[in-house]
Amino acid sequence: MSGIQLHDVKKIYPNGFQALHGIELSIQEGEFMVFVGPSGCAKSTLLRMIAGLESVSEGEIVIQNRCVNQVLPKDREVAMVFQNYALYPHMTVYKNMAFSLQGKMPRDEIDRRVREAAENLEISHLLERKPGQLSGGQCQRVALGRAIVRRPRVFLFDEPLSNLDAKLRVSMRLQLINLHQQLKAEGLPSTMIYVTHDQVEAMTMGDRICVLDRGVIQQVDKPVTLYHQPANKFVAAFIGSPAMNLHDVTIMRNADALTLSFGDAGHLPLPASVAERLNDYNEEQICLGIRPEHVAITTADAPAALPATVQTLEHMGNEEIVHCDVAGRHFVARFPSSPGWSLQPGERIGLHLALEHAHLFDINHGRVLRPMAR
Ligand SMILES: Nc1ncnc2c1ncn2[C@@H]1O[C@H](COP(=O)(O)OP(=O)(O)OP(=O)(O)O)[C@@H](O)[C@H]1O
Repeated sequence: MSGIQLHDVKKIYPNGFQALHGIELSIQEGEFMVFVGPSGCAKSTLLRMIAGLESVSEGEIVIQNRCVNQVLPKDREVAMVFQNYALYPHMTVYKNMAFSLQGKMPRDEIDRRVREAAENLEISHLLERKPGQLSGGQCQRVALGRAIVRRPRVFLFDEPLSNLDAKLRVSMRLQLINLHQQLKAEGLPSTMIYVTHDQVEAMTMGDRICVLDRGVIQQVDKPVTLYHQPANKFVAAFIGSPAMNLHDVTIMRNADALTLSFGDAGHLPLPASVAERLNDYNEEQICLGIRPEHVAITTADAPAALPATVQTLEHMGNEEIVHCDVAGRHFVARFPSSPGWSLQPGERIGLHLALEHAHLFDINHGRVLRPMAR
């Protein structure tokens, strides 16, 4: 099996802090894998271990069928692009890009690779400049070019776009996606691992995404699966913007019907499709998750709705995001804008939850509730 495999990888720093706990992960050759998670979850530590810049405390890292635990970074056939571009300030862009190839191949081959990469990255006109004469985005592209010319089997990116403004980030994001596809089309598939804390970057770039929290993998899946089938409360809360509404509720059984109690905020009947999953539950607390697009605004006295007060409105142009208070609980609704539509802070409304789209989580460990075995 080629690609990259991590077997029970642990990292314990010299001060005794355990940053990674038994990471098990297989990344296919040519795959674009994103590591995402909040600050401190150890995504950079994991990437640096794959690059060989951090030692492996326990476990095994395999790249292209070879255990690399003891292999020096320069011998791993990986190219790493950092957040700070680390260009040589006294060298021209051309020399920066050519540097790692010198002595390894004929000069005309180096020249061909540098010029081809520069053209792809639209920096051909900058080749004679020095890094001090470039913008942040241009430096970033030079750093990328320097990695591309090496034609590595593995690219490792550590938040490479975080210093760029919003517009440049989007354009660079597309360039990276294109580069990945182009290399694949040319029969030179490169495995890419990309670290970010930005879930939009993660969702738009990754073939698959590995969500980490406190040094533990929470879920590894395609973006669409992470969004629609989060494995636990952490992933549900982390993926999606605005975040999923998550509330502890109590299941109530009245005769044969199940309702959800939101305490002082009221009760809602459960549709049969959801109630089925809760057949074994009686007067128990669970955590209910519902995405803002599955919360609709209705009148304050509408049946089967939670009475709410509008707090804050975010007008996004194409859609409205409404923050509401429901007896001390915070709910967010999101829906397409339409002309003439208006709500005011302080207005009393009702919230209709499309519970057929609800996610149900165990109150204790946060894992998604499956139908229980009978
Ligand atoms: N040399 C070190 N010694 C001890 N602890 C460290 C060391 N380097 C990192 N850590 C700790 O390991 C954890 C993971 O750090 P890491 O930089 O990998 O996180 P991250 O997810 O990449 O965070 P960020 O998004 O903020 O860069 C953090 O709690 C950090 O404080």
